[in-house]
Amino acid sequence: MGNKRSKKDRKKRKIETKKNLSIEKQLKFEQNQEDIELKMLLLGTGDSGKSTFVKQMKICYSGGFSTSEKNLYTCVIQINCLNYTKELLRSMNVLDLNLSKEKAEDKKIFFKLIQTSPRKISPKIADSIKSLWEDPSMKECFKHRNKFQLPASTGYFLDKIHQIADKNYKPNKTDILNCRIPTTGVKELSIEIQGYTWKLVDVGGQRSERRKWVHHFDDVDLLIFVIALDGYSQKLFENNNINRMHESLEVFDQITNNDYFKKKDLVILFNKIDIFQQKIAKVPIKNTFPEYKGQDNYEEGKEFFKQKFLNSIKKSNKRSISTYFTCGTETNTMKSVFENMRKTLIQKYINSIF
Ligand SMILES: Nc1nc2c(ncn2[C@@H]2O[C@H](COP(=O)(O)OP(=O)(O)OP(=O)(O)O)[C@@H](O)[C@H]2O)c(=O)[nH]1
Ligand SMILES: [Mg+2]
Repeated sequence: MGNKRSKKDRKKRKIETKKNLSIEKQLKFEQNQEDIELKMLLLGTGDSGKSTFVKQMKICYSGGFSTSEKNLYTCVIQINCLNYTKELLRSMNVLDLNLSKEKAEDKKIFFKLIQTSPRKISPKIADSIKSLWEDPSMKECFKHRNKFQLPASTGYFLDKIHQIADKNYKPNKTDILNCRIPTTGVKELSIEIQGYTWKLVDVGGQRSERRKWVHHFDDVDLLIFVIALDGYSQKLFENNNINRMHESLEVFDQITNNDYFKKKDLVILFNKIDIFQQKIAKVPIKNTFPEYKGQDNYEEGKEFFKQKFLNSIKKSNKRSISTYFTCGTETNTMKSVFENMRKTLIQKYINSIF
């Protein structure tokens, strides 16, 4: 009987101690919670989708875009549309595609008008762009955009050229997410969620920008490497002889096996799945990766690239690696990816202080 009671007491005492310990832990945690800043560094080659990820976080957690930011995007979208039209016309020459007689006249009008308005789309410029964009040869040229530096969003913007030219035009969320501004230097976004500050550090991914990366390597809590899956059939913007996916693999190898990062947690975003899905049936992976033995379908293709990247990581049991297949312009997807990363990092942080 006595033995039974002492067993019961011991059990009770054990529960009490556990309770006290967890209260202590909670207090310690709450004391530490002030000023917790966790740094996420986004790396990846140019045009992979790093800044788009940051834009999404701004939309989800930081009130979206200010009027002055929207005004900046309006200017950039207009300049981009002028450049896309010029690039399409230039590429048509390369492909030996000809405009109809009537459209050839619009081409002359377009080039004449942009002499006096090189950065802004007047209604007349919009008329000429619309007419050119309706030409079947120009559409045919757009189908071959992989051979040139024409982003997939070219069609999205040229389809709404009159809206963009309107003096009251304000870009909406989709316009901003699709608008391309190559990053130079570093851009940071700090967002506060439930007592934590998340510092997202976004750098430029083009070759000339990469030498600046090293300045941001300190105190990184999470490395996010972004890869554009559609890059397997594209050439670098900076050098038209180099395949984008080959470049991405090389940069990934250098970064993930670098002394700064070989023990850091890593998230890999295989981005632009929407474009990859459309492309895979038309452009065989074998063209640029002769070792590929799978079918040209989305599932096999994406796994091939995932393994290729994962295989280049030198093993380290200190690091956790997560992978996601993403469409950077889809807000809900990117929010849930971020939420997963956020929860994992918080858990790791809590474990590290107890
Ligand atoms: N269709 C599609 N477009 C995307 C996706 N992710 C990003 N983009 C577009 O790709 C272009 C490049 O994205 P950015 O976020 O500017 O690329 P980045 O990695 O920051 O490029 P740098 O600043 O040059 O290093 C933009 O026009 C985006 O709208 C995606 O998943 N699908
Ligand atoms: Mg960028």
